[in-house]
Amino acid sequence: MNKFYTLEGRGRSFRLICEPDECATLVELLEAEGFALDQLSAHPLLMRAAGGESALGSSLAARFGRLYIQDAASFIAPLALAPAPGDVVLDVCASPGGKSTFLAQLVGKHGTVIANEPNPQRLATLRQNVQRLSMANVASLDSPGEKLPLPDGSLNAVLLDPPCSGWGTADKHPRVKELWQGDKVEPLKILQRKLLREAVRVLAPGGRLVYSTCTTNVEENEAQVLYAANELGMRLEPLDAPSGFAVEEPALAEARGVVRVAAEESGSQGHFVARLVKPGETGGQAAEEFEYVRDAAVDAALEALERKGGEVIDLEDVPGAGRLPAGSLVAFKGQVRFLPHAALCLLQPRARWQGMALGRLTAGGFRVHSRCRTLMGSSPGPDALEVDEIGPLADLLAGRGVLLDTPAQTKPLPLYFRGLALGWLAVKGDGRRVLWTEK
Ligand SMILES: C[S@@+](CC[C@H](N)C(=O)[O-])C[C@H]1O[C@@H](n2cnc3c(N)ncnc32)[C@H](O)[C@@H]1O
Repeated sequence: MNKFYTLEGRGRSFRLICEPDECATLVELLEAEGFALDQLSAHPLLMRAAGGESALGSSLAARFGRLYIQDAASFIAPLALAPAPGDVVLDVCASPGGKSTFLAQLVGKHGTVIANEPNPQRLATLRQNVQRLSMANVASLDSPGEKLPLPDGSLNAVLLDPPCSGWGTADKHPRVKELWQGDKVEPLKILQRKLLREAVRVLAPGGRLVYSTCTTNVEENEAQVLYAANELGMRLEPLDAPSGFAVEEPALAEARGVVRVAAEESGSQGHFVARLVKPGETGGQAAEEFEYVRDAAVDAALEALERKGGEVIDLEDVPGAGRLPAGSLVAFKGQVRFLPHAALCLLQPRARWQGMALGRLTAGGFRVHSRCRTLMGSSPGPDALEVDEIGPLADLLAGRGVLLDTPAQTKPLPLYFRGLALGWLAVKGDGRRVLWTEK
């Protein structure tokens, strides 16, 4: 990676949205706008930024969905869950999606994250973030976390980041500790226990559950983890102190191995993270048998979606669909969505869920959404627009067209910055002018 500055814990923490081999180019894009960057030691995708010609959230990288700003301590829970590439992970309380979309990066293209959020406004925010970051491996579900439409013992990795009193966010909300006390906290404690019970139900023997909050309240933290251990039969698995954070001792001695982030010393919010394991051996199904069961489950799920008005789209009709992982394309009201097969197999018919929208059906065939990088090649082909400087990117985002010096184009044009995919441009006029449009 490029040169780094020493921000000494200052600056905004954020996550790069890219593959490991693209980090250096994304850093170049940020540095071209005057940001000074530091890498966090916990993971190569995690950084801090200071300076810059604009706020980090208005940077070119942010506007092209190539970074996600979040508190540094919120990186710890996904890292504690540590899913392997290809895993299927459930995030029970997902919006706005900071942890779900980090998990989606950790499980990679061939893994799947089922991101659940019952609050309609917050679900909409989660879906906007999934779309903005172009995360086709996230399926968003709108179920109460106390009654998930998933079979018993169906997942090996679950994150539970429930509503909490938020005492750890006092840097942003100074009155939080005074407002969230006594009677107001009691319903949260009850909900957290119900969510824990349901998370344990859907977890397979041997599976991992990470429980995290942004409060320092022992009753919502260590006491809940001990409830899971003593009443729900889970085993508390000690975590190592996360790299780059200062931690405090657990507030209850029996809860050894939980992580309590010391906010001020860590330059982050206060956070609590614990890892629990469901006893028993992970059941191994013979690979062939699994493939058979999976194919049958996918067929049944697609038939059910067709009965509800979905139209299954042939992958051949969508340019670049060969780059998608195992999944199906289904159009609802003309909107073509990617449905990962893992989600199609696991989610019960009553589940209301969505995959990422890739584009829409028009009279001329499939029309890709500008932000759908999933259908772009990892390097620019002959018909792409590749820019080396940030000027044309700023022009495009400001609604100004860019003239091409190539033959006239008819189809949306893939846009790259020094080989880094950014999205699709609409072709205008005589086919020589391209525009960035979200329509
Ligand atoms: C702490 S926030 C989650 C933050 C998220 N994990 C992230 O990192 O971006 C808790 C979320 O739980 C949701 N929630 C509230 N009641 C719930 C329930 N009964 N089941 C599942 N989620 C619930 C809230 O709407 C809120 O979005």
